[in-house]
Amino acid sequence: MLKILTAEQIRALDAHTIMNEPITSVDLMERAGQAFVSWFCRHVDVVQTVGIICGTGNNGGDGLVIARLLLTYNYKVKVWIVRGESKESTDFTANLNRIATKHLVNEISNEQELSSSDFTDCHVLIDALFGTGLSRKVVGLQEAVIKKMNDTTAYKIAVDVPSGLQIDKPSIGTIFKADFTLTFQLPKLAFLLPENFQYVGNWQVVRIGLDKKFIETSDTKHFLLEKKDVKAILKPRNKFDHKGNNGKALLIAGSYGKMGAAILAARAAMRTGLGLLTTHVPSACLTIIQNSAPESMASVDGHEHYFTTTPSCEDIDAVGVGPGIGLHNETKRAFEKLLQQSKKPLVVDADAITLLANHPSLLLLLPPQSILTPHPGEFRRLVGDWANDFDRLEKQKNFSKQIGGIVVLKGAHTSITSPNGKVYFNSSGNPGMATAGSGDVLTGMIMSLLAQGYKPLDAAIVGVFLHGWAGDLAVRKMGEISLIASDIIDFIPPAYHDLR
Ligand SMILES: NC(=O)C1=CN([C@@H]2O[C@H](COP(=O)(O)OP(=O)(O)OC[C@H]3O[C@@H](n4cnc5c(N)ncnc54)[C@H](O)[C@@H]3O)[C@@H](O)[C@H]2O)[C@@H](O)CC1
Ligand SMILES: Nc1ncnc2c1ncn2[C@@H]1O[C@H](COP(=O)(O)OP(=O)(O)O)[C@@H](O)[C@H]1O
Ligand SMILES: [K+]
Repeated sequence: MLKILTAEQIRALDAHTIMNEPITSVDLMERAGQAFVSWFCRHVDVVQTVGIICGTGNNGGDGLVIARLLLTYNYKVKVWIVRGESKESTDFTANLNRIATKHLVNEISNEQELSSSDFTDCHVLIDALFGTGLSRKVVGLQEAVIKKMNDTTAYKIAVDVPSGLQIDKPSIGTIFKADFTLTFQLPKLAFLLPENFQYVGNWQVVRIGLDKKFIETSDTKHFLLEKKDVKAILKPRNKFDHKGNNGKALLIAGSYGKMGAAILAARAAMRTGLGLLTTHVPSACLTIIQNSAPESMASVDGHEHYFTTTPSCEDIDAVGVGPGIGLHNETKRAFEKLLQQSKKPLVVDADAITLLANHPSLLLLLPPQSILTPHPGEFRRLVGDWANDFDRLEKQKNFSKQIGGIVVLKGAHTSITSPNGKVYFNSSGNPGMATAGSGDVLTGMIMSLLAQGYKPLDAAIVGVFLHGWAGDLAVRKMGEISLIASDIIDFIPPAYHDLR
């Protein structure tokens, strides 16, 4: 699990590393520059002209290291130093002195020098204006520089952080629009929020050897999931296992015309390792579920077309409810009865979430540790609108606390919140999964894991990561455009295999 620290904690981490590790700050900057260049050389052709725009702080110092190293690799490099009111940092000055080819370094200290600076012949622009030291909105000359960079057609790469972006709070003003950000040591909270994609682009972490112990002891509520975290949670099968002890789940899903949701969730649940599944369906839909998910038993509703009669949950380890059930009054009443009789945590998705939003008194009936899996539209119905994505995250944490349960807010970096305020962001998955039914697959998977005895938070973590991982394997074969929800199910087996 990678910790996500604030800008202040990162400053303390840098300072602590320099104090306690056998490395000077200028050598640490060299390491950061080397890490960047090693990535860069693997991705950018040497025939490209590279423009590097540097501030005069340590981010600018990184830019100067990068310039010096890229020259040794025969890239055509141009450097611009943007002078503001702040003084040069010591390590910036040291690296400026190390550049032998001074004629490649241009200064921008006023509007005139800016207008005569031509970025347009650069194929790639590297932004090293500001990093984590940004302390206020960017204005004046620096703002004009960022706008000019943004206006070029060059491929844009940010060093550590796109200039102008606050990493731990909402940003205001002009921000560099990177196609790619290579960030040092740890992911940054702002990178995980959809509103910042336009600035951060795709991103990757490169390690530069900042103090591990300091990171371990740093206090944070935000984490990015890694494969090894999920691997550590996975339960093995035992030789004498039988279907009865691999979990019994009840899935309440589907209605007339929306049986796909039930089929996808049921098939995903079985592929995720469930022992026994009962799918509760409207009577007219019995044949459909029996034909399409033969591993599942069926429980038949009193109504032909939608969910109206609550099946018994006795002897059931986990219940998943919601995909495709619709919003009829009788469905609401049957859902209410389900909540009243449930003692174990439920997995609540889709229409069942909308029922909770439409009838907030139902929230009080949710068994503790239940898992809600809204997409942003469903989440908005539950909590109202948000001012920005940081606000959305606060609302998610508060809502988890309010219901005493787990909220899985779905998206490119699905966030999982628990009542104690901790947030786990997912790192698997891809845009090919933005397709009808992929959420139903996730519901089946999480329900399956919950029934198999995973603790609710673990079931959410494993389910979300495995779902994304299966999607990542599927996309290699199917491609982003053609991937469909059933493909995610087909790739659960190799995803499990990879994780083990
Ligand atoms: N030892 C370290 O501290 C390391 C730092 N590294 C780099 O250093 C960066 C952080 O460096 P710094 O702390 O020097 O910060 P920055 O380089 O981000 O910039 C800070 C400077 O800009 C000024 N400033 C802040 N906001 C401004 C604004 N809106 N308008 C105008 N001026 C503004 C500050 O007063 C300060 O002088 C990291 O992002 C990373 O790139 C790396 O070299 C790794 C090692
Ligand atoms: N751009 C994306 N990158 C990664 N995962 C995505 C992306 N878009 C959607 N997903 C995943 O696909 C699923 C979509 O769920 P949902 O919106 O409920 O779809 P549906 O209701 O059609 O089943 C979620 O698990 C989400 O995290
Ligand atoms: K930068």
